[in-house]
Amino acid sequence: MADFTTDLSTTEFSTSTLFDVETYPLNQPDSDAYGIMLEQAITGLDTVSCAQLPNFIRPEIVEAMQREAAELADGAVFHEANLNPYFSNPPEDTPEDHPLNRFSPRRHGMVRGDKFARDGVIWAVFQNPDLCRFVAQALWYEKLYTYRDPYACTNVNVQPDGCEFAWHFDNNDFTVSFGLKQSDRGGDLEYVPNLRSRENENYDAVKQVLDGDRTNLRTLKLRPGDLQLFRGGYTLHRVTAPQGSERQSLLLSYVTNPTDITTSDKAIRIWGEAHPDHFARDEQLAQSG
Ligand SMILES: O=C(O)CCC(=O)C(=O)O
Ligand SMILES: [Fe+2]
Repeated sequence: MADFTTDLSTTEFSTSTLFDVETYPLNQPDSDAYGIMLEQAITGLDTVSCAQLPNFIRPEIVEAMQREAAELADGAVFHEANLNPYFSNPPEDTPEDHPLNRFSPRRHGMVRGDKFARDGVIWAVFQNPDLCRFVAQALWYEKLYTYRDPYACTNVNVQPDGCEFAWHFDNNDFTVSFGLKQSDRGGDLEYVPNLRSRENENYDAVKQVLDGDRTNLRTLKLRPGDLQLFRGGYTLHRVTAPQGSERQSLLLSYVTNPTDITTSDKAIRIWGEAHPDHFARDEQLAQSG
């Protein structure tokens, strides 16, 4: 059997240094305990689109991640926008109360991926191969790769006191996040599992939730060190406004295609500027098209 720790044990941040491997044996994929951990995550994702693994990161590592994020939070790119749940512009003649026409303010910051030190603890968590393999298995992917987009690869979401992250579906099929900072009140992830599918937007059900129906709504509070795997592409969700302090979460992006990277126009729309790698991607697409 391969020794999964050999390569990593020479680095400062091995799997067992970063994660609570006594509870979550990430580095022993052939063990029964790993199978049970994986089964629980799969069950959560397959039934309610979400799996929460509390205290996944070791406490001293959480502290180091919080320090790193705190130093970078001031430099986060702040977005202020009025968005519908789909981040789209509705066609003309869309009825006023249709979900496509329901706009809510969103204000939050994102720390760009290139800001994280490549020898730092947050980058080590993102690049950890045991975590990447586990995420892929839990979400039924044969293999996932860490996203190489220089800005969107990994981000800290900085959600100021009083700022709700309003109801939406993610552009990505799934999200992997860690809690970094949480407020006592508010800052809850509220979600309604499986509200739409590839075939059916299910606008009537979306409208009911936007109108305040909480029938199938679930709530989760992501605390520092918790791991959350979430199918946010099909699950309507929001993060309620943190009350009394800021909320921060770490978002990790994985992709099925290792060469995947965004184009310069999209990068500029999201981040206000583009990286040379984004322009290189434009050229590549122009040549292949
Ligand atoms: O901060 C989070 O936990 C997730 C926020 C969110 O829904 C998103 O980034 O799409
Ligand atoms: Fe989201």
